[in-house]
Amino acid sequence: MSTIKIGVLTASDRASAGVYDDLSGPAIVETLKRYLKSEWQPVYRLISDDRPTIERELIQLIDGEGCCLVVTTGGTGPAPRDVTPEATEAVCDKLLPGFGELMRSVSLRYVPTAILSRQTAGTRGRGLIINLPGKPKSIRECLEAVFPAVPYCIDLIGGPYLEVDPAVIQAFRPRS
Ligand SMILES: Nc1ncnc2c1ncn2[C@@H]1O[C@H](COP(=O)(O)OP(=O)(O)OP(=O)(O)O)[C@@H](O)[C@H]1O
Ligand SMILES: Nc1nc2c(c(=O)[nH]1)N[C@H]1C(S)=C(S)[C@@H](COP(=O)(O)O)O[C@H]1N2
Repeated sequence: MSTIKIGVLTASDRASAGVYDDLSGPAIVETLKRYLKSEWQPVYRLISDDRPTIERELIQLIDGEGCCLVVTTGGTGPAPRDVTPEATEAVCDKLLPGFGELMRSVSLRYVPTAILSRQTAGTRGRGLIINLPGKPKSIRECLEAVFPAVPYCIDLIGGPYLEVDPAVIQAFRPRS
């Protein structure tokens, strides 16, 4: 069986220029390592907040690398250079607005500025794309909320069976 691949894409002008280290991409990898019992391999990309580049990388991660899941971080806010949701929507066949709704709602427990994130999710073929905000601490806050629905979503789109560690996070599969 082929290895399960998960894309981790950081969109940040400053992190990609080396002004600061990207802490959010590695935080996604670490969080997923804790959640998943299935063998998997991260495919990491660090790019600037440039819409054509984000779209190209999302397409490459799913169509080229065969990632069943791509988690992005950064570029979800209202600033002029924040375009990750637009790039996500442009490459997806179907949008899943419930992901953004839930993450914003849960994030409000942590910061009143949670409503500034336009983060969304959607599917492209057999891949699921989920946007997270740029702040390193938001990674865990957001993934914890939506991850229980992720394995079943990937089942439904014909991706690999993701097994989670039930001591860390519960996956909900209504039909199993
Ligand atoms: N990938 C990241 N790694 C580490 N820290 C980050 C990252 N993204 C954001 N931050 C931190 O959160 C703060 C606010 O995030 P902001 O949304 O302005 O970042 P950004 O959009 O990635 O930055 P840029 O404007 O350079 O693209 C940043 O000043 C930085 O301290
Ligand atoms: N869980 C969580 N969500 C959060 C935050 C956070 O710290 N934790 N920061 C908010 C802030 S301050 C902004 S501006 C938006 C967008 O961030 P981004 O442009 O880095 O994606 O996410 C929001 N969502």
